[in-house]
Amino acid sequence: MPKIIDARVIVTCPGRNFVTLKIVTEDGVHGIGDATLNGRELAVAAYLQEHVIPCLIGRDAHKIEDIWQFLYRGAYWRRGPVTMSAIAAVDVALWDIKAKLAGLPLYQLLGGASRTGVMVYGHANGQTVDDTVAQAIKYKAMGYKAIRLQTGVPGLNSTYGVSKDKLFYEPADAALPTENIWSTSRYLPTVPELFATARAELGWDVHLLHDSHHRLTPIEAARLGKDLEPYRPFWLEDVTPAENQESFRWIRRHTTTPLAVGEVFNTIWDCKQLIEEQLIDFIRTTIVHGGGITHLRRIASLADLYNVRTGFHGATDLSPVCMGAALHFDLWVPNFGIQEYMRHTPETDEVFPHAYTFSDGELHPGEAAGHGVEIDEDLAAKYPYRPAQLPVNRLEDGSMFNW
Ligand SMILES: O=C(O)[C@@H](O)[C@@H](O)[C@H](O)[C@H](O)CO
Ligand SMILES: [Mg+2]
Repeated sequence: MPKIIDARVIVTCPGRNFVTLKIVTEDGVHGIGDATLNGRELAVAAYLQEHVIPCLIGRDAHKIEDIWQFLYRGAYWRRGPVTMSAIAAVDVALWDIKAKLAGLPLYQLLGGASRTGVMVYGHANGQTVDDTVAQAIKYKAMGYKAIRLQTGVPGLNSTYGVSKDKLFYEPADAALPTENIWSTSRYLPTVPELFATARAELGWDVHLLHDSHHRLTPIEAARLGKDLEPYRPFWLEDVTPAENQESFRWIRRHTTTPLAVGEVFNTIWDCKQLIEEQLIDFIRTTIVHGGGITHLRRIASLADLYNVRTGFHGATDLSPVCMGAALHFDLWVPNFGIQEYMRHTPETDEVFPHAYTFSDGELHPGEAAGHGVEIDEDLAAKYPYRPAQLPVNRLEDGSMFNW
């Protein structure tokens, strides 16, 4: 049996912070898992270092399910992003080891390829509608079949998803939270104008997406969904905070615009009602924050019963290790929808060499044994952790709001 003899947490900051767990077996095979939780990285690193790694030493690395159940049930304080990101890192590292020992790319162990490639969406953003659409034209020229559109809001200094850097987007921009101002009434009219212009310039042979980033009430979301129907969005994401899953009934009653939710979820319990009542069309919970491959398979299987497809989160603050594992999952999962793909910076890609490749609007995980992503520990050590937190939002009257 491949006995676990060592495990260590690697924190590195090649432009942004990443937390990686490396597990080593006695026959020298290792596996790695992403444990990055943007703005709370050290909480997960400590959880792994202090409470998980001591429990792993001496265990059989092949016993992925048993270890998952041990870490989930054994925590007593179940669920939550820190616990589930730590469990995810162990889970992905063990799947990596199992696939390496079998000499197979991870997707083969999950059930083989269900498609030839993984359709991804890129991120066009700009200060104005015209700037954003000009970026979208560039993404279409790069071969993207799906493009997310995020534009500045007149009268607001900042908004979600709009950055000076057009290819890389990093919202955790300061050691303490930057305080931004938000106004839904200023924001709401901009999105239909953005989609009308985009459809006029880009045509209908490209999927268009938008992320409202938890900022609307259900009835505001219903109105935006209706306003966008003529432009046939692929999805409207995170329209309203989803702790109250039944609030999506109000949105569903008013609009046929497809809804995507779940990047802040971390177990099946966060989305069970949304899926079973078919209140959403895409589930975004991803490998690093959703308990790893073992738990995501359960979420995807439940979703498949209710016509809900996967649409994994894939922002820059999820490491290439998460992207690699997600792509193997995406290649296999029968109810695949789409994969978010915010490119990482060149220094990040150097720290995390990987087998996945982009062509013609799709990513492919590659045929390397395991999930195909490694970490260069010597290079990682050159980028020490740098405190960084996500912004907060206040309304124009000063009251706290959702970022
Ligand atoms: O859809 C998305 O990618 C966003 O919601 C993310 O950029 C999100 O804001 C970040 O991952 C938060 O760290
Ligand atoms: Mg989002």
